Amino acid sequence: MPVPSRIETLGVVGAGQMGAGIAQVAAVTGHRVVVYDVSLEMARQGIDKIGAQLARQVANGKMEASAREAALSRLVAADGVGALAEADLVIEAATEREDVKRRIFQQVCPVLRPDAILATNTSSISITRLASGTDRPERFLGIHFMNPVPVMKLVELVRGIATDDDVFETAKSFAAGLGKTLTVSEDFPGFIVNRVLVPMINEAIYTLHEGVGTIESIDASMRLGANHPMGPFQLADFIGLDTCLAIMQVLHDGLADSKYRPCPLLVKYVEAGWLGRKTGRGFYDYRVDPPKPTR
Ligand SMILES: CC(=O)CC(=O)SCCNC(=O)CCNC(=O)[C@H](O)C(C)(C)COP(=O)(O)OP(=O)(O)OC[C@H]1O[C@@H](n2cnc3c(N)ncnc32)[C@H](O)[C@@H]1OP(=O)(O)O
Ligand SMILES: NC(=O)C1=CN([C@@H]2O[C@H](COP(=O)(O)OP(=O)(O)OC[C@H]3O[C@@H](n4cnc5c(N)ncnc54)[C@H](OP(=O)(O)O)[C@@H]3O)[C@@H](O)[C@H]2O)C=CC1
Repeated sequence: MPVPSRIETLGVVGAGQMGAGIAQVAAVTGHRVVVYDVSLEMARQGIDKIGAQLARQVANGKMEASAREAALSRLVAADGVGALAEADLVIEAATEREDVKRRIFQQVCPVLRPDAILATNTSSISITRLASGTDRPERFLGIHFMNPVPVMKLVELVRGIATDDDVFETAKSFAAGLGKTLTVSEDFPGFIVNRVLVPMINEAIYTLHEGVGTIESIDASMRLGANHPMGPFQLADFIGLDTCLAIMQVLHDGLADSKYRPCPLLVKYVEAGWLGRKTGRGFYDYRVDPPKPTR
C-alpha cells in the first residue's frame, strides 16, 4: 500500500510541552493539526498555549497577526480518538512511559487510515519494541524533536527494524518542511542526543549529591565554563525531571551498564512530584522570581 507522499493532516497525541510545540510548528508551516490528549479540555489547553506563544511573536514583530490567526485556524482539539482518522501522520508525544505509549497505540491504531504513518517522539525507548505493539511496524518510526520545538533546529529520525524506506523518506520531507535539520540515529537507548546529554545531567546531579558544588555553582560553571545556554539543573527542570529519570532508566536497563545508574537524588525529586518547571518546582522553585535553588 502506498504511503502518503505529503503530510497534509497531522495528528498529535499528548498536548504537553512537546506535543504543543510540534503542533505549533506544523500549524505555522501550513499543516492541519488534530491535537488529542486525555480529554478535550487538555487538548484545548495545549492549543491555548500555542495561541499565547504565537501572540508573543506577533507582539515582538516576528509574525503577522493574520499568520497567527491562520495557524490557529488549522488547529483542532480532538473530542475523542476518532478525530485522528483523517491524519496522514500521527506523532505520539505523551508521557515517557512505555506502558502509556503502548496503550495509546492500541487505542489509536484501529481508527487510523490503513496507509497512515505512526511516529513517536520518545526520548529514549526502543522504536522497534514500540513498533511491535502496533498494527503497522513498517509504517512506524521515531521522529524526535528537541525542546523547545519552535526554537531548536534538530530533529533526530530513528527507524525501527521494520520501517519501510518510503515511510522514512516521507518523514524526512515532512521534518525538513518544518524547517528542521535532520540527523539519523540507529535504534539504541537514548538515540544520539540523550545518550550524551542526559548522563551529563545525571552526573551534574551526582556532583550536587556528593557536595562538590551547589545547584547554582554547577549551573554557573557549565554556562560560563562550557558555554551551555542553560546549566544542567536549569535544563533538567526545563526537560522535566520525570522525563530525565525515565531516560536514565531506559539507558540503565537497555545498556546494562552501572555508569547509567540514575542518581538517587533525581529519584527523590521525582518521588516528591518536584518535576521541574511544569510542576512549579524542581531543582529550582519557580513560584518565586527569580527562581530559588531548592537545596
Ligand atoms: C529530552 C529530549 O528528548 C531532547 C531534548 O529536547 S534535550 C533539550 C534540548 N534543549 C536545550 O538544550 C535548550 C537549551 N537552552 C536554550 O537553547 C536556550 O536557553 C533557549 C532557546 C531555551 C532560550 O534562549 P534564551 O536566549 O535564554 O531565551 P530567550 O531570549 O527568552 O528566547 C530566545 C527565543 O526562544 C524562544 N523561546 C524561549 N523559550 C521558548 C519556549 N519554551 N517555547 C517556545 N519558544 C521559546 C523565545 O520566544 C525567543 O524567540 P525569538 O528570538 O523569536 O524572540
Ligand atoms: N521534555 C523534553 O525536553 C522532551 C521530551 N520528549 C518526549 O516527548 C514526550 C512528551 O514529553 P513532554 O511533552 O515533555 O511531557 P509532558 O508531561 O509535558 O506532556 C505529556 C502529555 O501527554 C499526556 N498524556 C499522558 N497520557 C496520555 C494518554 N493516554 N493519551 C493522550 N495523552 C496523554 C499528558 O497528559 P497528563 O498531564 O494529563 O498526564 C501530557 O499532556 C515524551 O516521550 C518525552 O520523552 C522529547 C524531546 C524533548
